[in-house]
Amino acid sequence: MIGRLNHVAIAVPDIAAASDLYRKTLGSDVSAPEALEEHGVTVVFITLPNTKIELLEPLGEESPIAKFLEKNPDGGVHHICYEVDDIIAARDRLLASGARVLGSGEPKIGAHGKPVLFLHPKDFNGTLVELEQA
Ligand SMILES: CC[C@H](C(=O)O)C(=O)SCCNC(=O)CCNC(=O)[C@H](O)C(C)(C)COP(=O)(O)OP(=O)(O)OC[C@H]1O[C@@H](n2cnc3c(N)ncnc32)[C@H](O)[C@@H]1OP(=O)(O)O
Ligand SMILES: [Co+2]
Repeated sequence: MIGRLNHVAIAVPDIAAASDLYRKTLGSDVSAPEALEEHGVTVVFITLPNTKIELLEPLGEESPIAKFLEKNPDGGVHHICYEVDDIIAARDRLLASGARVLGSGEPKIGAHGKPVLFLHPKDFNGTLVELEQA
């Protein structure tokens, strides 16, 4: 069911400083920040030869990553995103297996303009999993 690794996301307290680190210290191309109000985050993407790194900064009072950053003030790996061919079929198979799909269970449009879903970290070895429609 899961396919390519679409991205690895890192939550950061200061996305400008983290972007500079990746741009200057690690010599990578970093996209311009994009505020995703619906998701409560500001994101930038670092495109690598085989996947992407997503840097996330909390946006607004209700950001879903605020608590994560309280626990990890320097930041940390927040989630991994796998691609799936059919996100509805994947969701239904996961629900049937007893896995928890976060939110309403209906996919939202993510940072790449594709439908995404999130699976509870406690069901996947302490790792927040995002699925993105390929
Ligand atoms: C979609 C746009 C963009 C894209 O790629 O296109 C993005 O990826 S946006 C990313 C930001 N959005 C989300 O993360 C949405 C899904 N996340 C959530 O709904 C919450 O973050 C949730 C429910 C995973 C955790 O929320 P919160 O921290 O407020 O809840 P708890 O403190 O109750 O956590 C429960 C339990 O899970 C552990 N936890 C929390 N976050 C993570 C994490 N990122 N990785 C691993 N484990 C995590 C937390 O420590 C709690 O464990 P416990 O042992 O009970 O303390
Ligand atoms: Co993501």
